[in-house]
Amino acid sequence: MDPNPQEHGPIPINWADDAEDPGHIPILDFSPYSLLKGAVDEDQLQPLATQLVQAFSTVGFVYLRNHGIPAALVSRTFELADKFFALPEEVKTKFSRPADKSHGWVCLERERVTMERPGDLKEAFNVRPPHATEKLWPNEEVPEFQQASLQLYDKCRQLSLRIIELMARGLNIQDKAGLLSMHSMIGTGPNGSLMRTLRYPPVPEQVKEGQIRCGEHTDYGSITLLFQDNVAGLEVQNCDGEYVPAPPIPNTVVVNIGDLMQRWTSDKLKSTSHRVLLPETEEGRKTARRSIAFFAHPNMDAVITCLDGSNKYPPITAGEYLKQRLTATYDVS
Ligand SMILES: O=C(O)CCC(=O)C(=O)O
Ligand SMILES: [Fe+2]
Repeated sequence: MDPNPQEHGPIPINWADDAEDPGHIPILDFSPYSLLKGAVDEDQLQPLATQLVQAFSTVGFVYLRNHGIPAALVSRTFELADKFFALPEEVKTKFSRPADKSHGWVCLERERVTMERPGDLKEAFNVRPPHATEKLWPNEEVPEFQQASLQLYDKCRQLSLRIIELMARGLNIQDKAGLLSMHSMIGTGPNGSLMRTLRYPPVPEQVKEGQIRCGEHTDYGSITLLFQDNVAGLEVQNCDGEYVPAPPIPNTVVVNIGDLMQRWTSDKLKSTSHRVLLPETEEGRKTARRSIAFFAHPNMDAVITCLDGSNKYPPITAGEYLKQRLTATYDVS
């Protein structure tokens, strides 16, 4: 984390077009709009907005540094999630996600995000504050998990709103306030935004044919924020259709566009397919991988109408869209 974001000059764009980052995913310096920044210099926002839109309309992914979410909060949440995932299966089951809610534990292989593959080799703890009852938090087993998760959820909410606002600026959308107000209920009301701590355990001896850590998919909502630990595996489809690594870069957050935002922007911004493969080396297969994903969604009743007035897609409410997507691909069983 940069303790002194104000000291940055013009924002350099790093298209990282080299062997170290063959994904061509740009790394942007978010310090002009960092959550740590009190007074915002409007003049510095426009170049950042332009760079964001440039990245989102090509590869659909960026890394942001100097975003202002404290690294200590992210690592604390990872640690507490580790403690939760290390609990015996029968204890974790008490906190299983109920069928009618999004909050709670999701066991290994329970989900598949693509029909072409068996269940993903991952488990998750979903955080969706309006769906969380006290019974669905492991407060005796892992005290502080709730508090850290909710704090991180709220930081992710704040950062997502800043990113969405900059996107609207970069796209020259007239009604920026309208777009933001359609995300006003994140974490508090009828809004599908969800944070997930994800754990990909060491790879078992026997894996099913085609089984990987997370199958090829696009995200559903507006934007996704992703914190990776130091274990590689995420791959993103580039403009040529090839999957290329999006390796962990310390103190950055990965941000990508979701399907609803692509639809909203009449395909100007790209919701790019991505996946998490199994490690190739013997050593790698013994190592667990962790990530934290925050899926920012519009309010359920927000009507998603093409922002450019093109009517390329018929209007749909975010709630209806989410329902269609979840029933199509969510559960294995
Ligand atoms: O764990 C990761 O790196 C990616 C997870 C992901 O893409 C998702 O949960 O939608
Ligand atoms: Fe994803």
